[in-house]
Amino acid sequence: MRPFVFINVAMSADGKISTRERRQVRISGKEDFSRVDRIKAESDAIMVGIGTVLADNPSLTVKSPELRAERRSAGKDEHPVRVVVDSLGKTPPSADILHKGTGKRIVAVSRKAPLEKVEALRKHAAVIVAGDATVDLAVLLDDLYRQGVRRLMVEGGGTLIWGLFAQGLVDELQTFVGNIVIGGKDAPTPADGTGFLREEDFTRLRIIEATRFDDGLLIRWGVGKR
Ligand SMILES: NC(=O)C1=CN([C@@H]2O[C@H](COP(=O)(O)OP(=O)(O)OC[C@H]3O[C@@H](n4cnc5c(N)ncnc54)[C@H](O)[C@@H]3O)[C@@H](O)[C@H]2O)C=CC1
Ligand SMILES: Nc1nc(O)c(N)c(N[C@@H]2O[C@H](COP(=O)(O)O)[C@@H](O)[C@H]2O)n1
Repeated sequence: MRPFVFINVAMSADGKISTRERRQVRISGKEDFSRVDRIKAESDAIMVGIGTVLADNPSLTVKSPELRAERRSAGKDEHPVRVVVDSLGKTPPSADILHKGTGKRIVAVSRKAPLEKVEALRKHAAVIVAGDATVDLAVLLDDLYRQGVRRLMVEGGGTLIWGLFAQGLVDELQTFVGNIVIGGKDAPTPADGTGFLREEDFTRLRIIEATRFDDGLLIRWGVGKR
């Protein structure tokens, strides 16, 4: 069993999620950031790849005091469990994700991660070892489910999102398309990695909802026909 997995990503009108230097950019507007905070508060866990931790140093905390209070009154931690997918244990022990806000953190590493890095991370987070050279995402999701995670939000980046699509581990994709053009053939996109080659392998989506706000468009896509 695995959690319901949904991806939330903000991209430019030309389909980029950052610059070619992988510098964090503001694509969402105020309204979209509030929506992101709400869907984060509604999730049991929120997951990013190590590329995002190194590029953005996110905390992935719930920002609204009201939403945190709602979580507390429902008997939950103020923030969802923060999960980093990090094959080689490269998460800096000083990273905001390990320190900002109360609650549980999990770093998922592969068996290739150096022991001393894993031990250093264990001081701040629970460590899950899954996979030989890269993190086995199916095993990780199974483990998260066993730990009570039923609704998992994935914030990126493009490599992790690709890994999840490639293995058929995504239920929903929420894309905010902002009114900017970033450009650059090497700028990251919502699904990077190697990409599918054969049309029969492409992930098929259906539109659940399309809403205009913040001078952009939010599209919620369901995976598969259903
Ligand atoms: N606009 C937006 O909504 C967002 C933009 N970003 C941007 O994305 C960029 C970072 O993305 P990436 O460099 O692609 O890094 P990423 O955050 O996708 O992390 C990729 C890393 O995850 C690890 N990993 C371990 N096992 C894996 C597996 N089975 N499949 C896939 N990855 C696995 C690998 O070490 C891999 O290098 C930054 O520029 C950041 O600003 C990130 C999140 C959201
Ligand atoms: N939804 C969205 N819109 C944008 O314009 C963005 N740049 C991002 N980036 C993501 O938000 C994370 C920051 O989280 P914290 O504020 O530190 O909690 C960042 O790492 C990206 O995942 N998202």
